[in-house]
Amino acid sequence: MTHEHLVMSFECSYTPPPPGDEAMAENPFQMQHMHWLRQHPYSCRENLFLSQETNALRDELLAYKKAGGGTIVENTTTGIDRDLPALQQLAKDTGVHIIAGAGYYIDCTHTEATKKMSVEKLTNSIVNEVLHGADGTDIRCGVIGEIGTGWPITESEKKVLRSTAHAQAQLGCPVIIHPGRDPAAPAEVVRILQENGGDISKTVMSHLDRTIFDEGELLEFANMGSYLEYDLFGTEMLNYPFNLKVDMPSDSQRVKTLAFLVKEGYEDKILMAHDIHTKNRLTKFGGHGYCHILKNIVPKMLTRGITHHQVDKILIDNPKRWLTFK
Ligand SMILES: CC(=O)NCCS(=O)(=O)O
Repeated sequence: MTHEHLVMSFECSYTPPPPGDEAMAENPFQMQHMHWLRQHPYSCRENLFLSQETNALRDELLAYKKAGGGTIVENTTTGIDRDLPALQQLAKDTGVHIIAGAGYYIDCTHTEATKKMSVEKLTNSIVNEVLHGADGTDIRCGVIGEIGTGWPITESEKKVLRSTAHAQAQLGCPVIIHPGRDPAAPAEVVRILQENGGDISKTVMSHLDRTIFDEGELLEFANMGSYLEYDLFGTEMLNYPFNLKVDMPSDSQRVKTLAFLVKEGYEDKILMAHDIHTKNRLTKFGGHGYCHILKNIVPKMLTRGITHHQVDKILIDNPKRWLTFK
């Protein structure tokens, strides 16, 4: 799984509940509220603290391993409470390989100090997180990202993107991007990375499920050469609070898009994940957990014209190639 979170907080994305539902936000984790939480995951503060669930995560990872999972790329970067010692402990306890992410999340999580840093300083900090260790530890990150960008991309985010490209040019390492919620956002990010020496063939564009809907636009973007990640499997909601114009697809629609991309020749570029970032998606709280793709989505893919060989490419070969330093 190339895009998950195990220990993070998503407080930066709190969204007040819809009118009339204010009280619901205070009393979240009861059976009768599970549907409400799926529809409004960001409207209950407690739901945003995955960082409080380390014990549950140990069980989640053991279940993931039992279902055939070997590795998770943990995309938590500076700004959403990365906790590398906790990740190291989870990896030791469960035997699941956890690859940590270097760099910075979206603008609203950049501190004043981060905003003042030069591109050179930001580059050095990212390179240091990969080569020597991050957050005052000797635990080294294995990818850069998820690098957060919004729409339009802010000046501070552009600086981080330039630094990401410079760091990637030095290290030959994998990069993963969180794009803004506009169909034009992924291509704009790729352009900035390219102009600054980034290697697009080793870059993942995340969250395409909520970003590009038109098939022609998707193929145009795919032609730019990045990995194409569908990473919100398990997320089904009517009103996507971060962009009400977006109709969040169902898992069936996601599988249909993957089958389309395979038919168009992009089987070597597709990646998949759940991007679990709220508590309600853990099995402890009635959610789908980290095994959903392996247990439920893969069998569905096989019934929709994607072969076993192509599934292996998407879940094993493509992640392996992306994660290998050049
Ligand atoms: C943690 C994170 O950034 N998740 C992405 C959620 S989104 O709704 O696809 O932007």
